[in-house]
Amino acid sequence: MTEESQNTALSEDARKLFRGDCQFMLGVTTMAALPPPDLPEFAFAGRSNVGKSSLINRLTGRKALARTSNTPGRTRELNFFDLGGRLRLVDLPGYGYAKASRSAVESWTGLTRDFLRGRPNLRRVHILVDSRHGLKPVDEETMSLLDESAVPYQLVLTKIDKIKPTEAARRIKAVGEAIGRRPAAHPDIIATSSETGDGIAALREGMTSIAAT
Ligand SMILES: Nc1nc2c(ncn2[C@@H]2O[C@H](COP(=O)(O)OP(=O)(O)OP(=O)(O)O)[C@@H](O)[C@H]2O)c(=O)[nH]1
Repeated sequence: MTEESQNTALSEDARKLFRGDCQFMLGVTTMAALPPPDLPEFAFAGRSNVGKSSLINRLTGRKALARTSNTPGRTRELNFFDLGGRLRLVDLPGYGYAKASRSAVESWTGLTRDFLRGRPNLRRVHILVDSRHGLKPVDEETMSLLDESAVPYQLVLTKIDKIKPTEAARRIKAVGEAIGRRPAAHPDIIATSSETGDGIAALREGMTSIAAT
């Protein structure tokens, strides 16, 4: 499905929100510098190079809102983006470089962990997983951290255009089974492509309806 046809299916509210004003607010390196917890926030987490910046750019319809690069692990701050004064997207540092020996959660800064565990207005964390690679132990560690802290999260497969539909179906099933008994996981997995726009409408719709409650 093209993004154009997906947009047609978007609710009026989601269309207004994601087609409206969107701007980079600030990059944060300490808890003291966080913006006041006065708007619903939706965070984006995942291994370096998973396609996080590309997804945020596609979601907001901006080409270079979040930096995209081929250099793994460039982003080290928590970056906040304001959507129409109604919600915020939070781009978290990528975790678990391919070559890192330490675990994902350890390699994350204390700031990221403190943010995930203690942010009262954090409504959902999107855990991005590369469709070609599937869940890695580092993703499982992140899920455990969120399960323990009772922070709702949803699995988002990225780069779905890079694999065949049969492979995609197998991947979605496998990830679905892996999250089966995890208490804070949303049961639906969203398969996305920042190239084709697949799954972008579903993501926008999910955030819009949560933000409205
Ligand atoms: N084919 C395809 N390529 C993608 C997609 N999303 C991202 N990429 C490519 O994957 C690479 C990494 O994408 P980024 O968006 O920079 O990844 P990131 O997770 O922000 O990376 P870090 O900043 O290192 O954590 C880039 O070369 C993108 O062009 C996608 O949906 N489809």
